[in-house]
Amino acid sequence: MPEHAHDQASLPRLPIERIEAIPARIPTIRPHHLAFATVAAMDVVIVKVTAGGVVGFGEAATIGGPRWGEESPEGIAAIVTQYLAEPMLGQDAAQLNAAEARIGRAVRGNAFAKSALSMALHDAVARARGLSLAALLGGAQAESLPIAWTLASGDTGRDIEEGEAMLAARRHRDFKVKIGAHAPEDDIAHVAALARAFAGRATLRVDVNQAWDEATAARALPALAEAGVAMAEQPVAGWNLAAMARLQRANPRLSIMGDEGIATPQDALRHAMEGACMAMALKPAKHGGVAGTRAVAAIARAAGLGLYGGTMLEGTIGTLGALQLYATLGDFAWGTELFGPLLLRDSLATAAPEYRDFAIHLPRGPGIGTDLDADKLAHYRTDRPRTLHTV
Ligand SMILES: O=C(O)C[C@H]1C=CC(=O)O1
Ligand SMILES: [Mn+2]
Repeated sequence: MPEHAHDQASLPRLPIERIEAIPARIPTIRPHHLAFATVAAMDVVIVKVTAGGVVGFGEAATIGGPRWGEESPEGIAAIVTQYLAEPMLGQDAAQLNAAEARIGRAVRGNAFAKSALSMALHDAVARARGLSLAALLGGAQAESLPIAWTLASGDTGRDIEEGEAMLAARRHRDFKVKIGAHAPEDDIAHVAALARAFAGRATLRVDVNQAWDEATAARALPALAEAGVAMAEQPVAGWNLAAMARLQRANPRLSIMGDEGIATPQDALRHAMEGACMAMALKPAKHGGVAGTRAVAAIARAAGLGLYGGTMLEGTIGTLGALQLYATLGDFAWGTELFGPLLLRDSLATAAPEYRDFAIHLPRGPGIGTDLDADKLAHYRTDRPRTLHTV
């Protein structure tokens, strides 16, 4: 037997003993206005995997329930406990490739649920081996990644104040503006006012979250480019690759980014082959976990497209899981937007991500780099009455 095979074989198995999924709701620091919904709280599902006596954590977040995507917190928790747990119990978590393949076969679709379980398995294995998740995946290529903020207060003046505060704190200098809920002229005026306010000090991008049809996008995108917007995320429906391709060809000064339309590696391949975008937003939740995210990133790179480290506005657990994975992937032409924990009023984790000098910094320590705060989870969980403490 070759020596490396012997070394691998000598590491203890990590049989999966327990899988839990706990839904929780955490209020945001302000209402977050998107084209399709305004959210004042984030609904997340925390997945806990016990393997070889070690517990790992993953998280799935939904924006307004099944509105951004098709999955709801209730559905995610049910898929994990009713359909994914049974085939995974007793399996060796350390065989991560086999585990992800088994998760993939057990249930069709349901990428958010699969991703939370994938992250929890990776976290458990990394902890058991005494490695960070990035180290388990072959090592980080960066110790920090640039971090954008989303301006979505619903008011131009408040967005400018918020952006000024972020610049003064040296937290963010890339702003993504959520548009698509109002008349395009009003959205363009809003973005132009922000562009004037931050000229030369911050970059501006927009996210339309599929709200426009092609005719609206064809009129609006040149005006946005004129105002100084460098990137426009999902201006039309995710299925409308032909429109994406025509819009991208007509607006070469703008990078059109695919988001909702790019979940599977096949989606990514089609976007690349049809010239439907110049940039792709990664989100482990869309891609069903670690393997899917790596596959989509590889296709983007092979096609020469810019990568963006996206978020579903997860709390600290999901955010650090994504950060550990993104850090292994190399260059992100558009940076990341892993700011979820900053939008939430409280955290289910014992550690907080480090945001400093316009970047999010990779934590030290095993696994994703934080533990779950059991008391906070008990307080915010939505699947049973809160425990009332008296002093
Ligand atoms: O990109 C999305 O569509 C979802 C999300 C990411 C940042 C944000 O504010 O919303
Ligand atoms: Mn988006």
